[in-house]
Amino acid sequence: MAPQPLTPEETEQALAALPHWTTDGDSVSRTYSLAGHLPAAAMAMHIAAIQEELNHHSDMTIGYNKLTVTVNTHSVGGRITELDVALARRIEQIAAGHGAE
Ligand SMILES: C[C@H](O)[C@H](O)[C@H]1CNC2=NC(N)=NC(=O)C2=N1
Repeated sequence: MAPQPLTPEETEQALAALPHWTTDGDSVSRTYSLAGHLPAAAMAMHIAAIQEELNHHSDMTIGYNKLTVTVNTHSVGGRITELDVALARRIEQIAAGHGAE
């Protein structure tokens, strides 16, 4: 069953527990700073594995040492759902291990 889009209030409540994650209303996003380019690429690969496990995929952008993750739920027309929040939580759980700030 398709997940229901979160209300703005539900989104804000979810983000309150996700430091530095932001929303533009239609997606949630976080930019991490890593120690360098390869650490950024390594974290992106780790996130990709989590996304395959969850079958839920973000758009990732790698700069020199920056990794930006932006996600919403395609199956409900590009809105924010609990699936996006769940992915953000999983990414936050691995960030410290990558030295991401
Ligand atoms: C067919 C496949 O299961 C679907 O396209 C999955 C894959 N990954 C996904 N990722 C995101 N962000 N939203 C989706 O609705 C979604 N659906």
